[in-house]
Amino acid sequence: MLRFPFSAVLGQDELRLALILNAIHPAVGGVLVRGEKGTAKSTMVRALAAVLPEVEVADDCRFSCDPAAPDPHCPDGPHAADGGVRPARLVELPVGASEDRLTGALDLERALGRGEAAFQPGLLAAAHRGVLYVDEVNLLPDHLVDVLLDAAAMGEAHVERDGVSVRHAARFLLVGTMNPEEGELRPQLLDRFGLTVDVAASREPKQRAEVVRRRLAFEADPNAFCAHWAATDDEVGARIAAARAALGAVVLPDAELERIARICAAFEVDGMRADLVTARAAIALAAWRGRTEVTAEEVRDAARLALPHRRRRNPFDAPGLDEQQLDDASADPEGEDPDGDGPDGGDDGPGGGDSGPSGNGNKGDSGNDPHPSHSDSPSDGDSGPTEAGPEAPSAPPPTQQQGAQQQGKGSGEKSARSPNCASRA
Ligand SMILES: Nc1ncnc2c1ncn2[C@@H]1O[C@H](COP(=O)(O)OP(=O)(O)OP(=O)(O)O)[C@@H](O)[C@H]1O
Repeated sequence: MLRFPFSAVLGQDELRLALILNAIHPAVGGVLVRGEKGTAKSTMVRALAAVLPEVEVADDCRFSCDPAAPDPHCPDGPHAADGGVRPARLVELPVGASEDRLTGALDLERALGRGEAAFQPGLLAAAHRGVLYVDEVNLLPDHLVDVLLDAAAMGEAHVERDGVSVRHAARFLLVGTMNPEEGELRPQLLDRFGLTVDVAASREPKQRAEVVRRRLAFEADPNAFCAHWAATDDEVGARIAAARAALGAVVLPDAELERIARICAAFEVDGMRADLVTARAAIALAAWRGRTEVTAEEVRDAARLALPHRRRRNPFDAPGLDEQQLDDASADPEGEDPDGDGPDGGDDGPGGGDSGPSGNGNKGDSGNDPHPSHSDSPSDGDSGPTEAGPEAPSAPPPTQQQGAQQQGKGSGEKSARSPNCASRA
């Protein structure tokens, strides 16, 4: 089945960026996408898995262990040190799924046939190192949402029942979509999604027409359409892989950490999750932009995604964050050194100064940036991805008519990688 390419979704830049940040740094904690119907929520999520870098997996491991770092608790282990490569998976959790389906359960066939207490992996295992997508997450029974969010937070699943005791790695990019008109998520569950994005269809006629043009072109000749966007999608995938590799070297200076704290305090968030998520998202964003150090720009952009569902709000408040309040909260405090050296100037005391790596481990080397900055150029409104993806291909995507014309040479043809043209993993 051919999939609409990730980069061909027009606009929706916040959603694209939120997905990419999680793909780079799964500890950001997933994305909750809220919005009206028919706004490419599921199109974008389904397309995402195809741009993710492929994963190396141990042979015969039903739990997708990485042969380089196998899960020590893997029920299928121990594994040989080598294995094969496969695309990252997209696993969809249907609203009507049972808990057994989600977590896995006793393998009845083997239990009855051979008297063995074997474990049949569930969707959490299938999603390990891929994407777990829950459409209409607000309609999922609360106990399933709890299990899901626990596994997402811990990066592993724990099943104790029917005489089976199993623990296995379950690190996945969790994406939930919902239409708030059909019911809200409990606030405590809302808080456990790392980022939220509100999506809406453009009211701009030219943009709407372009959405239709692209969709019709895709339907007329999926092969040609996917081939046209393949290089752009490949570029996104390569940039995600580079950002993942660079992540450990990104420094979060104290001045920026304190900016995060000021912003979260100003928006009166509950607890500390907002600060943590903003910090992780800002680090991932710096890596995405090819920076080795988080700047105020990343903090602001990360806060815009991490705070909307955590701020104190009145029922009639508009979605998103108040930009003026964000400006005020993220401004450098008067009389303070914006570099964050602070009045103590302490670079070496515990918790003081900005010389120590904050939050992300290693100290970066800003003089030796292996990933030069990528353009953050704003969208021209109709060319698709902006900073959350490379520019759209220079030639326009095939229209329905062009697609039909290309059918002869394009049918059956696969792009170099043409991720979305591949069958579903
Ligand atoms: N910005 C866009 N760019 C490209 N296609 C779009 C865009 N917005 C909507 N579409 C098209 O609209 C159709 C509906 O999109 P999709 O099914 O992803 O919506 P959704 O938000 O998941 O809706 P629902 O909430 O009803 O499931 C798809 O054919 C999709 O290609």
